[in-house]
Amino acid sequence: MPESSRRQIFVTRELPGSALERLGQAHDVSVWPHRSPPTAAELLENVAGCDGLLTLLSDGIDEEVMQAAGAGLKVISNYAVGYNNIDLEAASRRGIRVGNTPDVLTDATADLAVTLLLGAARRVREASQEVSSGDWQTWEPAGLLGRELSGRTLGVIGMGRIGTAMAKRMVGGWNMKLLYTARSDRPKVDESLGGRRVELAELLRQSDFVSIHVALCDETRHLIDEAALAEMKSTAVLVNTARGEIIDQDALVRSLRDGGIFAAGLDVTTPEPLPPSHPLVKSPNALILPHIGSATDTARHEMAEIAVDNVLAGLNGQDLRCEVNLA
Ligand SMILES: NC(=O)C1=CN([C@@H]2O[C@H](COP(=O)(O)OP(=O)(O)OC[C@H]3O[C@@H](n4cnc5c(N)ncnc54)[C@H](O)[C@@H]3O)[C@@H](O)[C@H]2O)C=CC1
Ligand SMILES: O=C(O)C(=O)CO
Repeated sequence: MPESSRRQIFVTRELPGSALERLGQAHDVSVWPHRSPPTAAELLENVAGCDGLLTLLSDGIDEEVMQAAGAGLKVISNYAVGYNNIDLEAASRRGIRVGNTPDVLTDATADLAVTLLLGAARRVREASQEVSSGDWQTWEPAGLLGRELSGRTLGVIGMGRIGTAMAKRMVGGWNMKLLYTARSDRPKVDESLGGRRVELAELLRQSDFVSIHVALCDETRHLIDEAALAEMKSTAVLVNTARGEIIDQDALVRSLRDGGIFAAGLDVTTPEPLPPSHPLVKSPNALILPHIGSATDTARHEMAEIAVDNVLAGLNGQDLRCEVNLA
Protein backbone atom coordinates (compact mmCIF):
# COMPACT_ATOMS: atom_id res chain seq x y z
CA MET A 1 0.00 0.00 0.00
CA PRO A 2 1.42 3.48 -0.88
CA GLU A 3 2.79 5.44 2.09
CA SER A 4 0.11 8.17 1.68
CA SER A 5 -2.81 5.76 2.21
CA ARG A 6 -1.34 4.18 5.32
CA ARG A 7 -3.37 5.10 8.40
CA GLN A 8 -2.53 5.09 12.08
CA ILE A 9 -4.05 2.32 14.20
CA PHE A 10 -3.72 1.74 17.95
CA VAL A 11 -4.30 -1.83 19.15
CA THR A 12 -4.71 -2.13 22.91
CA ARG A 13 -3.13 -5.63 23.22
CA GLU A 14 -1.27 -8.31 21.29
CA LEU A 15 -3.72 -10.79 19.70
CA PRO A 16 -3.30 -14.50 18.98
CA GLY A 17 -2.56 -15.60 15.41
CA SER A 18 -1.35 -13.58 12.46
CA ALA A 19 -4.27 -11.17 11.93
CA LEU A 20 -2.34 -8.19 13.25
CA GLU A 21 0.44 -8.87 10.72
CA ARG A 22 -2.17 -8.45 7.99
CA LEU A 23 -3.17 -5.12 9.50
CA GLY A 24 0.46 -4.06 9.74
CA GLN A 25 1.01 -4.72 6.03
CA ALA A 26 -1.65 -2.16 5.15
CA HIS A 27 -1.30 0.42 7.91
CA ASP A 28 0.94 1.80 10.65
CA VAL A 29 0.03 -0.22 13.71
CA SER A 30 1.08 0.46 17.25
CA VAL A 31 0.31 -2.33 19.74
CA TRP A 32 0.17 -1.79 23.51
CA PRO A 33 2.97 -4.12 24.60
CA HIS A 34 1.97 -4.88 28.20
CA ARG A 35 -0.13 -7.64 29.75
CA SER A 36 -2.22 -5.14 31.74
CA PRO A 37 -4.55 -2.76 29.94
CA PRO A 38 -3.49 0.83 29.36
CA THR A 39 -4.72 3.17 32.10
CA ALA A 40 -7.21 5.86 31.12
CA ALA A 41 -4.35 8.37 30.81
CA GLU A 42 -2.22 5.97 28.75
CA LEU A 43 -5.17 5.30 26.47
CA LEU A 44 -5.70 9.03 25.87
CA GLU A 45 -2.02 9.46 25.08
CA ASN A 46 -1.82 6.49 22.70
CA VAL A 47 -4.95 7.13 20.65
CA ALA A 48 -3.91 10.66 19.67
CA GLY A 49 -4.02 11.07 15.89
CA CYS A 50 -5.37 7.54 15.25
CA ASP A 51 -7.72 6.70 12.38
CA GLY A 52 -8.68 3.34 13.86
CA LEU A 53 -8.71 1.64 17.26
CA LEU A 54 -8.76 -2.09 17.97
CA THR A 55 -9.90 -2.39 21.58
CA LEU A 56 -10.61 -4.96 24.28
CA LEU A 57 -13.61 -5.24 26.60
CA SER A 58 -11.40 -3.94 29.43
CA ASP A 59 -10.82 -0.60 27.67
CA GLY A 60 -13.37 2.10 28.45
CA ILE A 61 -13.89 3.93 25.15
CA ASP A 62 -15.83 7.06 26.01
CA GLU A 63 -16.22 10.44 24.32
CA GLU A 64 -12.98 11.71 25.88
CA VAL A 65 -11.03 8.92 24.19
CA MET A 66 -12.72 9.62 20.84
CA GLN A 67 -11.97 13.34 21.28
CA ALA A 68 -8.34 12.54 22.09
CA ALA A 69 -8.04 10.45 18.93
CA GLY A 70 -9.22 13.42 16.90
CA ALA A 71 -11.42 14.06 13.90
CA GLY A 72 -9.71 11.36 11.80
CA LEU A 73 -11.06 8.48 13.92
CA LYS A 74 -13.25 6.37 11.65
CA VAL A 75 -13.59 2.99 13.32
CA ILE A 76 -13.50 1.33 16.73
CA SER A 77 -13.23 -2.43 16.43
CA ASN A 78 -13.89 -4.26 19.70
CA TYR A 79 -12.25 -7.68 20.17
CA ALA A 80 -15.43 -9.03 21.81
CA VAL A 81 -19.07 -9.57 20.97
CA GLY A 82 -20.09 -7.38 23.94
CA TYR A 83 -19.59 -3.64 23.43
CA ASN A 84 -20.79 -2.19 26.74
CA ASN A 85 -17.29 -0.68 27.16
CA ILE A 86 -17.93 1.70 24.24
CA ASP A 87 -20.08 4.83 24.34
CA LEU A 88 -22.20 4.12 21.26
CA GLU A 89 -24.04 7.44 21.37
CA ALA A 90 -20.77 9.35 21.27
CA ALA A 91 -19.54 7.16 18.40
CA SER A 92 -22.76 7.78 16.48
CA ARG A 93 -22.57 11.57 17.02
CA ARG A 94 -19.04 11.54 15.67
CA GLY A 95 -19.78 9.26 12.69
CA ILE A 96 -17.44 6.56 14.00
CA ARG A 97 -18.27 2.97 13.04
CA VAL A 98 -18.16 0.31 15.75
CA GLY A 99 -17.42 -3.38 15.15
CA ASN A 100 -17.63 -6.52 17.29
CA THR A 101 -16.90 -10.27 16.93
CA PRO A 102 -20.14 -12.30 17.18
CA ASP A 103 -20.84 -15.97 16.34
CA VAL A 104 -17.27 -17.32 16.35
CA LEU A 105 -17.26 -17.42 20.17
CA THR A 106 -20.80 -18.68 20.65
CA ASP A 107 -19.89 -22.37 21.04
CA ALA A 108 -16.90 -21.67 23.29
CA THR A 109 -18.96 -19.47 25.61
CA ALA A 110 -21.94 -21.82 25.71
CA ASP A 111 -19.55 -24.68 26.55
CA LEU A 112 -18.17 -22.66 29.44
CA ALA A 113 -21.68 -21.88 30.71
CA VAL A 114 -22.32 -25.65 30.78
CA THR A 115 -19.00 -26.16 32.58
CA LEU A 116 -19.99 -23.64 35.25
CA LEU A 117 -23.47 -25.09 35.60
CA LEU A 118 -22.14 -28.60 36.12
CA GLY A 119 -19.24 -27.46 38.28
CA ALA A 120 -21.42 -25.37 40.59
CA ALA A 121 -24.18 -28.00 40.75
CA ARG A 122 -21.68 -30.73 41.68
CA ARG A 123 -19.64 -28.58 44.10
CA VAL A 124 -16.44 -29.05 42.14
CA ARG A 125 -14.70 -26.14 43.86
CA GLU A 126 -15.26 -27.54 47.37
CA ALA A 127 -14.45 -31.09 46.23
CA SER A 128 -11.19 -30.09 44.58
CA GLN A 129 -10.26 -27.99 47.60
CA GLU A 130 -10.84 -31.00 49.86
CA VAL A 131 -8.31 -33.02 47.87
CA SER A 132 -5.66 -30.29 47.61
CA SER A 133 -5.92 -29.31 51.29
CA GLY A 134 -5.65 -32.91 52.54
CA ASP A 135 -9.11 -32.67 54.19
CA TRP A 136 -10.45 -35.61 52.18
CA GLN A 137 -10.90 -38.36 54.78
CA THR A 138 -12.87 -41.10 53.06
CA TRP A 139 -15.76 -41.87 50.70
CA GLU A 140 -18.87 -40.66 52.51
CA PRO A 141 -22.51 -41.51 51.74
CA ALA A 142 -23.61 -37.93 52.36
CA GLY A 143 -20.39 -36.17 51.40
CA LEU A 144 -20.52 -33.18 49.03
CA LEU A 145 -24.00 -33.85 47.73
CA GLY A 146 -24.86 -31.74 44.70
CA ARG A 147 -27.79 -31.18 42.40
CA GLU A 148 -28.98 -33.57 39.70
CA LEU A 149 -29.63 -32.07 36.23
CA SER A 150 -31.66 -34.54 34.22
CA GLY A 151 -35.24 -33.57 33.55
CA ARG A 152 -34.98 -30.38 35.62
CA THR A 153 -35.88 -26.86 34.43
CA LEU A 154 -33.37 -24.49 32.86
CA GLY A 155 -34.16 -20.77 32.73
CA VAL A 156 -32.22 -18.82 30.10
CA ILE A 157 -32.21 -15.05 30.55
CA GLY A 158 -31.63 -13.59 27.07
CA MET A 159 -32.30 -16.03 24.26
CA GLY A 160 -29.73 -14.68 21.79
CA ARG A 161 -26.89 -16.56 20.09
CA ILE A 162 -25.17 -17.85 23.24
CA GLY A 163 -28.38 -18.34 25.23
CA THR A 164 -29.78 -20.51 22.42
CA ALA A 165 -26.54 -22.51 22.13
CA MET A 166 -26.57 -23.10 25.90
CA ALA A 167 -30.23 -24.18 25.80
CA LYS A 168 -29.53 -26.65 22.96
CA ARG A 169 -26.80 -28.29 25.01
CA MET A 170 -28.89 -28.62 28.15
CA VAL A 171 -32.13 -29.73 26.48
CA GLY A 172 -30.32 -32.16 24.16
CA GLY A 173 -27.83 -33.48 26.70
CA TRP A 174 -29.81 -33.49 29.93
CA ASN A 175 -33.39 -33.54 28.70
CA MET A 176 -34.10 -30.30 30.55
CA LYS A 177 -37.31 -28.32 30.33
CA LEU A 178 -36.68 -24.83 29.00
CA LEU A 179 -38.02 -21.44 30.08
CA TYR A 180 -36.57 -18.22 28.71
CA THR A 181 -36.90 -14.45 28.66
CA ALA A 182 -36.53 -12.58 25.38
CA ARG A 183 -37.68 -9.31 23.87
CA SER A 184 -39.83 -11.20 21.36
CA ASP A 185 -41.18 -14.71 20.86
CA ARG A 186 -38.82 -17.35 19.46
CA PRO A 187 -41.13 -19.80 17.64
CA LYS A 188 -38.16 -21.90 16.41
CA VAL A 189 -36.86 -22.31 19.96
CA ASP A 190 -40.32 -23.28 21.17
CA GLU A 191 -40.68 -25.81 18.38
CA SER A 192 -37.21 -27.38 18.39
CA LEU A 193 -36.35 -27.17 22.10
CA GLY A 194 -39.79 -27.16 23.68
CA GLY A 195 -39.06 -23.75 25.17
CA ARG A 196 -41.57 -21.34 26.69
CA ARG A 197 -41.08 -17.57 26.87
CA VAL A 198 -42.03 -16.23 30.29
CA GLU A 199 -41.61 -13.11 32.43
CA LEU A 200 -38.42 -12.95 34.50
CA ALA A 201 -40.23 -13.49 37.82
CA GLU A 202 -41.83 -16.72 36.61
CA LEU A 203 -38.51 -17.95 35.18
CA LEU A 204 -36.79 -17.31 38.51
CA ARG A 205 -39.53 -19.01 40.53
CA GLN A 206 -39.71 -22.14 38.38
CA SER A 207 -36.14 -22.79 37.27
CA ASP A 208 -33.70 -25.18 38.90
CA PHE A 209 -30.84 -23.66 36.90
CA VAL A 210 -30.71 -20.06 35.67
CA SER A 211 -28.18 -18.98 33.05
CA ILE A 212 -27.66 -15.31 32.15
CA HIS A 213 -26.97 -14.40 28.50
CA VAL A 214 -28.29 -10.85 28.04
CA ALA A 215 -26.06 -7.99 26.97
CA LEU A 216 -25.23 -5.41 29.64
CA CYS A 217 -27.15 -2.15 29.17
CA ASP A 218 -29.09 0.23 31.43
CA GLU A 219 -32.08 -2.11 31.31
CA THR A 220 -30.11 -5.18 32.44
CA ARG A 221 -27.74 -3.63 35.02
CA HIS A 222 -28.57 -5.36 38.36
CA LEU A 223 -31.39 -7.27 36.67
CA ILE A 224 -30.62 -9.97 39.23
CA ASP A 225 -30.93 -7.99 42.45
CA GLU A 226 -31.97 -8.89 45.99
CA ALA A 227 -35.65 -9.20 45.02
CA ALA A 228 -34.85 -11.37 41.98
CA LEU A 229 -32.62 -13.68 44.03
CA ALA A 230 -35.40 -13.98 46.61
CA GLU A 231 -37.69 -15.37 43.89
CA MET A 232 -35.28 -18.23 43.15
CA LYS A 233 -35.50 -21.72 44.62
CA SER A 234 -33.15 -22.39 47.54
CA THR A 235 -31.91 -25.37 45.52
CA ALA A 236 -31.23 -23.33 42.38
CA VAL A 237 -27.90 -22.75 40.65
CA LEU A 238 -27.19 -19.39 39.00
CA VAL A 239 -24.73 -19.12 36.09
CA ASN A 240 -23.43 -15.88 34.58
CA THR A 241 -21.21 -15.73 31.51
CA ALA A 242 -22.59 -12.38 30.29
CA ARG A 243 -21.34 -9.41 32.34
CA GLY A 244 -20.75 -9.08 36.10
CA GLU A 245 -22.86 -5.94 36.51
CA ILE A 246 -26.04 -7.80 35.56
CA ILE A 247 -25.97 -9.25 39.08
CA ASP A 248 -26.06 -7.21 42.30
CA GLN A 249 -23.02 -8.96 43.70
CA ASP A 250 -23.54 -7.93 47.34
CA ALA A 251 -27.01 -9.43 47.20
CA LEU A 252 -25.57 -12.58 45.64
CA VAL A 253 -23.01 -12.94 48.44
CA ARG A 254 -25.83 -12.76 51.01
CA SER A 255 -28.00 -15.22 49.11
CA LEU A 256 -25.17 -17.77 48.80
CA ARG A 257 -24.30 -17.34 52.48
CA ASP A 258 -27.86 -17.57 53.79
CA GLY A 259 -29.02 -20.50 51.65
CA GLY A 260 -31.12 -18.28 49.37
CA ILE A 261 -29.76 -20.23 46.41
CA PHE A 262 -27.61 -23.38 46.29
CA ALA A 263 -24.63 -22.19 44.25
CA ALA A 264 -23.37 -19.83 41.56
CA GLY A 265 -21.01 -20.32 38.62
CA LEU A 266 -19.55 -17.04 37.40
CA ASP A 267 -17.22 -16.26 34.51
CA VAL A 268 -17.77 -12.52 34.92
CA THR A 269 -17.68 -10.34 38.02
CA THR A 270 -17.49 -6.73 39.17
CA PRO A 271 -14.70 -5.73 39.13
CA GLU A 272 -12.47 -7.89 36.99
CA PRO A 273 -10.23 -9.15 38.38
CA LEU A 274 -12.10 -9.73 41.62
CA PRO A 275 -9.72 -9.24 44.58
CA PRO A 276 -8.92 -12.57 46.32
CA SER A 277 -10.18 -11.04 49.58
CA HIS A 278 -13.65 -10.37 48.11
CA PRO A 279 -16.46 -12.18 50.01
CA LEU A 280 -17.62 -13.81 46.78
CA VAL A 281 -14.22 -15.42 46.30
CA LYS A 282 -14.45 -16.66 49.89
CA SER A 283 -17.92 -18.19 49.31
CA PRO A 284 -17.43 -21.96 49.03
CA ASN A 285 -20.53 -22.31 46.84
CA ALA A 286 -19.33 -19.77 44.26
CA LEU A 287 -17.32 -21.23 41.39
CA ILE A 288 -15.56 -18.28 39.78
CA LEU A 289 -13.50 -18.19 36.59
CA PRO A 290 -11.43 -15.30 35.17
CA HIS A 291 -13.63 -14.34 32.18
CA ILE A 292 -12.54 -17.19 29.91
CA GLY A 293 -15.82 -17.80 28.06
CA SER A 294 -14.33 -17.27 24.61
CA ALA A 295 -10.87 -18.57 25.54
CA THR A 296 -10.41 -21.35 23.00
CA ASP A 297 -7.69 -21.17 20.37
CA THR A 298 -10.29 -21.35 17.58
CA ALA A 299 -12.54 -18.61 18.93
CA ARG A 300 -9.77 -16.18 19.84
CA HIS A 301 -8.06 -16.59 16.43
CA GLU A 302 -11.35 -16.05 14.58
CA MET A 303 -12.14 -13.03 16.75
CA ALA A 304 -8.80 -11.51 15.75
CA GLU A 305 -9.54 -12.05 12.05
CA ILE A 306 -12.95 -10.38 12.34
CA ALA A 307 -11.58 -7.50 14.44
CA VAL A 308 -8.90 -6.80 11.82
CA ASP A 309 -11.40 -7.08 8.94
CA ASN A 310 -13.59 -4.57 10.78
CA VAL A 311 -10.73 -2.07 11.07
CA LEU A 312 -9.78 -2.46 7.40
CA ALA A 313 -13.36 -2.01 6.20
CA GLY A 314 -13.96 0.98 8.47
CA LEU A 315 -10.86 2.75 7.21
CA ASN A 316 -12.05 2.19 3.64
CA GLY A 317 -15.47 3.62 4.44
CA GLN A 318 -17.11 0.24 3.82
CA ASP A 319 -19.67 -1.67 5.90
CA LEU A 320 -17.87 -3.65 8.60
CA ARG A 321 -17.84 -7.45 8.53
CA CYS A 322 -19.64 -7.33 11.91
CA GLU A 323 -21.01 -3.88 12.58
CA VAL A 324 -22.77 -2.70 15.73
CA ASN A 325 -25.98 -0.87 14.87
CA LEU A 326 -25.66 2.66 16.21
CA ALA A 327 -29.19 3.80 15.35
N1 LIG B 1 -17.83 -14.69 29.25
C1 LIG B 1 -17.37 -14.40 28.05
O1 LIG B 1 -16.19 -14.57 27.76
C2 LIG B 1 -18.31 -13.91 27.01
C3 LIG B 1 -19.37 -13.11 27.34
N2 LIG B 1 -20.25 -12.69 26.39
C4 LIG B 1 -21.43 -11.90 26.82
O2 LIG B 1 -22.58 -12.57 26.35
C5 LIG B 1 -23.49 -11.61 25.84
C6 LIG B 1 -24.42 -12.25 24.84
O3 LIG B 1 -23.76 -12.56 23.64
P1 LIG B 1 -24.59 -13.04 22.36
O4 LIG B 1 -25.49 -14.15 22.74
O5 LIG B 1 -23.64 -13.24 21.26
O6 LIG B 1 -25.47 -11.74 22.11
P2 LIG B 1 -26.93 -11.65 21.47
O7 LIG B 1 -27.12 -10.22 21.12
O8 LIG B 1 -27.10 -12.69 20.43
O9 LIG B 1 -27.88 -12.05 22.71
C7 LIG B 1 -28.31 -11.19 23.71
C8 LIG B 1 -29.80 -11.39 23.81
O10 LIG B 1 -30.33 -10.76 24.96
C9 LIG B 1 -31.56 -10.18 24.61
N3 LIG B 1 -31.92 -9.15 25.59
C10 LIG B 1 -31.36 -7.94 25.76
N4 LIG B 1 -31.93 -7.31 26.81
C11 LIG B 1 -32.84 -8.17 27.30
C12 LIG B 1 -33.74 -8.14 28.38
N5 LIG B 1 -33.84 -7.08 29.17
N6 LIG B 1 -34.52 -9.22 28.63
C13 LIG B 1 -34.42 -10.31 27.86
N7 LIG B 1 -33.60 -10.40 26.80
C14 LIG B 1 -32.82 -9.35 26.54
C15 LIG B 1 -31.35 -9.63 23.22
O11 LIG B 1 -32.54 -9.39 22.54
C16 LIG B 1 -30.55 -10.77 22.63
O12 LIG B 1 -31.39 -11.76 22.08
C17 LIG B 1 -22.57 -10.52 25.27
O13 LIG B 1 -23.23 -9.27 25.21
C18 LIG B 1 -21.43 -10.50 26.23
O14 LIG B 1 -21.70 -9.58 27.28
C19 LIG B 1 -20.10 -13.03 25.09
C20 LIG B 1 -19.04 -13.80 24.70
C21 LIG B 1 -18.03 -14.28 25.62
O1 LIG C 1 -16.81 -11.28 23.60
C1 LIG C 1 -17.14 -10.91 24.73
O2 LIG C 1 -18.09 -10.12 24.92
C2 LIG C 1 -16.40 -11.38 25.88
O3 LIG C 1 -16.81 -11.17 26.99
C3 LIG C 1 -15.15 -12.12 25.71
O4 LIG C 1 -15.01 -12.75 24.52
